Amino acid sequence: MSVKYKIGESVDTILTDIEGTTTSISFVKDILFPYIRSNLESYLTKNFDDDQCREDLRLLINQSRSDFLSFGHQVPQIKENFENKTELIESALANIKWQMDQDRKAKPLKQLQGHMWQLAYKNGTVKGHVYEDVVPAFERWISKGFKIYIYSSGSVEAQKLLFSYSDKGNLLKYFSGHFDTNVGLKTESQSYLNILNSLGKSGEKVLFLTDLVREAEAATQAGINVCVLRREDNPDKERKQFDCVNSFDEI
Ligand SMILES: CSCCC(=O)C(=O)COP(=O)(O)O
Ligand SMILES: [Mg+2]
Repeated sequence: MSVKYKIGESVDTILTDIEGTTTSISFVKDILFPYIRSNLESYLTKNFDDDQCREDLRLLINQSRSDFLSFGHQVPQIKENFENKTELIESALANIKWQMDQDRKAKPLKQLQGHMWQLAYKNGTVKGHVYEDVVPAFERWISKGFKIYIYSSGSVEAQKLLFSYSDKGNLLKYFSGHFDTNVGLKTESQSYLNILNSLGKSGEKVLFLTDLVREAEAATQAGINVCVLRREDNPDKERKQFDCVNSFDEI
């Protein structure tokens, strides 16, 4: 195994993205997201009266209102009348599909997706994809005393499901913690400052692994070390000034 990226001596913490980094983009695009589209209507219809589903719908309604103010009439509005189940669900379907078409990373969408995937993982319909080089790297980094954290746009609940029910077994034991868009979007440097604050660390202690240059730029602005993954199906070919590797084997 050739090690190409040498982790700086001050680093004691690895912060890793999921989609395009530990996990193939195609797993998310071709398995996880289609599962939501195929099962959305039946899920909302079946769980409409449950507290969790109601809460998810309320968050989506609020989001659709604020999206309307930002993006105007292109945003399908959700009809907020819980007495009219059919109309509410139909309008929610249109809104959720619109958000997914844009690959929105908004919290209400991510929360609903997390709740739906829970069923799919638990009944064995879906197993989280994790690249072959990931677990050996986790073992290597832990044996050197590093702590490993996840930062993904997928909700913390969805992250835990993916790694608990992964094709490499239950990997949750490797993580010291999880961050999602509750700390902010991954393309904003403030989100990384919020993570540093929550870890009680300065940026030079942390190495962020991601596939996306816009995330790498935001983390760099927060003073965090960055290494960009060049997995085979990653679309972000313009990697600019960043250190790059093809897999975790090189770190
Ligand atoms: C927790 S995996 C679900 C994937 C997902 O919803 C997503 O938005 C992936 O984004 P990432 O930040 O991991 O690239
Ligand atoms: Mg990613």
